Amino acid sequence: MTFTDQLAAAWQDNDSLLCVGLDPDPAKFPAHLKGRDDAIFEFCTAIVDATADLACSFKPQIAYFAARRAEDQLEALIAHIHEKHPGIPVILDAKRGDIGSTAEQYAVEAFERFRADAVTVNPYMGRDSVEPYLAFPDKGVILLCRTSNAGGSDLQFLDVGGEKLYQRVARLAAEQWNTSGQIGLVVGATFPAEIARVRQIVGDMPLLVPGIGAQGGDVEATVNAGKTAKTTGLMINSSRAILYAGQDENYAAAARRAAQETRDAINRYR
Ligand SMILES: O=C(O)c1cc(=O)[nH]c(=O)n1[C@@H]1O[C@H](COP(=O)(O)O)[C@@H](O)[C@H]1O
Repeated sequence: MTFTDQLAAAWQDNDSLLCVGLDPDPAKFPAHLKGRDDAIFEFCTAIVDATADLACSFKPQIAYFAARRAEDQLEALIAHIHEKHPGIPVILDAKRGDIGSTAEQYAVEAFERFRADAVTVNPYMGRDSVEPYLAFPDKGVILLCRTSNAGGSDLQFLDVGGEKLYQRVARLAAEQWNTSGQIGLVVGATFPAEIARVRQIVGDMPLLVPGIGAQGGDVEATVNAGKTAKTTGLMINSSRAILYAGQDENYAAAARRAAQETRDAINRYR
């Protein structure tokens, strides 16, 4: 099954546009996990198992694993998701971007080593830097377009001949690069007007929308700006607000409550 088909099924089956972000920071773990060699895996699998029926996707952020020499735990975590929750696609958030020959290695890393269903990619180096990911026909490739951080405007808002750079990225992706229907775009929830503009440009293309929860993005404005005619089309990511909703050994139950509230809040505006 392709990433796009899997995502469409998860939207439907779980009645959810919520992407649960997996950004494990051991400094924020409950006391009983501290010091354990497998703490990152244990923390994340408990969150995954507690929220899988409420999510349309999981998004592990690779830096949180690599910084702790825990890539083996990332591999094990993604294997666990595939085995226990096979309907939920995994987006590896790696934001890679390099010349084609190096991008080939990043694509192998994301799709063969980590077995992700999709990967985030920085499109700054252009079409040939994105093509090696597209060579995996059943995988998703999610390009940064209008990021959620304030500094994203430094470059993404530059005028490039009558339109802004993020609009050009959306147009290139939709009109020239997406010949196989594998591409999605990242548009931050902190910029709903830009979500609406991107939606106009790209039709029904899936949008990964981080920035609700800890970054303060508005759920109602995000859904109204980004939903498609089928009231799907969005993977609205929340990481810290779900992962660290509880601080003690009941953290997974607290994460479930936070995920449920977020899923339901999103659904109110669909
Ligand atoms: O590609 C991303 O996922 C991403 C793009 C972006 O523009 N902004 C953004 O916050 N992210 C990621 O989304 C997650 C947001 O986490 P929270 O702010 O804790 O919900 C982090 O993993 C970020 O790296």
